[in-house]
Amino acid sequence: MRIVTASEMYEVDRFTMEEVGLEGKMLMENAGRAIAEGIMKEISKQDEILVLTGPGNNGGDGFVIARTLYLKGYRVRVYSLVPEEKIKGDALYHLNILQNVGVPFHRLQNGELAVRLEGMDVIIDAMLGIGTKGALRSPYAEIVDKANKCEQAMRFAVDIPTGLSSDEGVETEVAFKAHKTFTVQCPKESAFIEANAQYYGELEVVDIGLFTESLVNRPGKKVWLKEDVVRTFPVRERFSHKGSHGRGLIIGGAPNMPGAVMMAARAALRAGAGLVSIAASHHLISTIAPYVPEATYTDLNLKTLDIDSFHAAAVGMGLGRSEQSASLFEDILRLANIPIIIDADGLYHLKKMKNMLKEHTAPVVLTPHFKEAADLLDTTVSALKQNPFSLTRAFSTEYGVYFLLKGPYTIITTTDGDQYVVTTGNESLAKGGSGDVLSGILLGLLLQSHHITEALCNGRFIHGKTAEILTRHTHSRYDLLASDVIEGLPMTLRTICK
Ligand SMILES: NC(=O)C1=CN([C@@H]2O[C@H](COP(=O)(O)OP(=O)(O)OC[C@H]3O[C@@H](n4cnc5c(N)ncnc54)[C@H](OP(=O)(O)O)[C@@H]3O)[C@@H](O)[C@H]2O)[C@H](O)CC1
Ligand SMILES: [K+]
Repeated sequence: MRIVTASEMYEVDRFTMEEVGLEGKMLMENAGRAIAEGIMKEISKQDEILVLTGPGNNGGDGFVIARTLYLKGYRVRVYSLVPEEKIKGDALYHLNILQNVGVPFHRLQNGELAVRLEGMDVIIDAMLGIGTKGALRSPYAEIVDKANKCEQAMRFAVDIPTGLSSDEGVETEVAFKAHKTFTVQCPKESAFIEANAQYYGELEVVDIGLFTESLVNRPGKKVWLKEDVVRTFPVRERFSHKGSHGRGLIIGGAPNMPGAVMMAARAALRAGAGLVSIAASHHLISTIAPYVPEATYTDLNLKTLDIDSFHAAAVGMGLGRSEQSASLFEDILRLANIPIIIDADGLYHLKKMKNMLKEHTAPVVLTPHFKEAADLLDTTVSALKQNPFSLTRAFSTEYGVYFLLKGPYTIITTTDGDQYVVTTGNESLAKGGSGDVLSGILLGLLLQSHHITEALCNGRFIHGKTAEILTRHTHSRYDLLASDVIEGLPMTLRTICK
């Protein structure tokens, strides 16, 4: 499912109308109908419903929603925040129909709305959509603020909550706080920015028949969905053997951090890796081995370890931050000609030697959380949270790496600048060890997949999905351990990737 900026959405709109020939009025009818259908599932006929409308096509969608609800017997009225003379084109066409049908229609008068808002059970925000520029002007800011204070009301937003930008990088002062947003055709970039989650509420995408083909040749942003996992998950052939599913190497395991490599190895095997080897400090091997008896072990000594005899490696989990581990990491990066995942302490060391990435020819996957990523990109966490798409894309294309920016909305960027968002999971994953398990799963899938992007998206998807399944059935969002996710992988794999 494509994610768009406002300008991309306008391009899709133009293409559908001018080149395909679907009229704007009809698209507005489709949008309003689809959103009204969605809203009707959440409300009752006793509810007092208010639709707030603005000057543009977002308001036009609101007119169609109001008419649809009215004709189905709902108690609905429309408040326009602008005089009728300001309403033009397709929105005016639908305003006329609204008035011909007899839906109660009011133009905002000073003070009136304050009274009206108070008794409302449902408030529908069709004030501003993707045409919003800058901070809200009066009276939008005041009305939005009042609507947000109506604690008893269910609040729905049309396309985007009024006050938000469609694109990343824009700070929000005041915006409509929706319980649920029905977005037209494609989710907008801003829906995946952490600070906006409180405004969007739940997000539902409604199909209105737009043609997204006009965007095909641009670097894309997409949401990676269950259907993508089902379509691309590696198939295990009947006559395959352990070597067919890849030999993976996990390098790490400083003496005080045995858990990280253990979990990563176990997760890689649970995700389907054929063979996993752990290269760790020899003091550690006897401690770890009983916990992952399926793995093989080797002393972490680059004179004897042949990295390229493996199909892929993960490095950094529990590697340590000493001078000695920095030089070890540098040697690994110089020597490895296989795909390599760099996490945790590996990312810490990489900061000082990131130019090596430009010379490195084999694929490199970086898996930082926001703090690690901000350090690597020489920016702040807050700047990265505002602009995660553009900043990570710039880094990926400049350094030629795959970048998996870990978070509730994980953004995976390819070396070509294509981006995928994976939204599975919940707050139970915010715990030590989660990253190690994810790295292990990613390694397991990298070993089995033809495409790195698919391995990363699928790996991150099943990691989050497993947490969702476990916290629905056997665990709470407090107690779930990173290692529970490893042991929960079978449930996900049995249901999603049969
Ligand atoms: N293909 C589609 O995506 C379809 C989308 N639909 C819906 O249409 C909107 C986009 O409609 P558009 O008319 O382009 O834009 P808006 O409805 O967002 O309104 C823009 C006007 O709002 C005023 N404005 C802009 N910024 C501010 C601000 N900060 N404060 C106050 N007012 C603002 C401005 O008007 P002025 O006259 O005041 O200058 C803008 O002109 C999309 O989101 C969908 O909901 C179609 O219905 C179907 C196809
Ligand atoms: K809106």
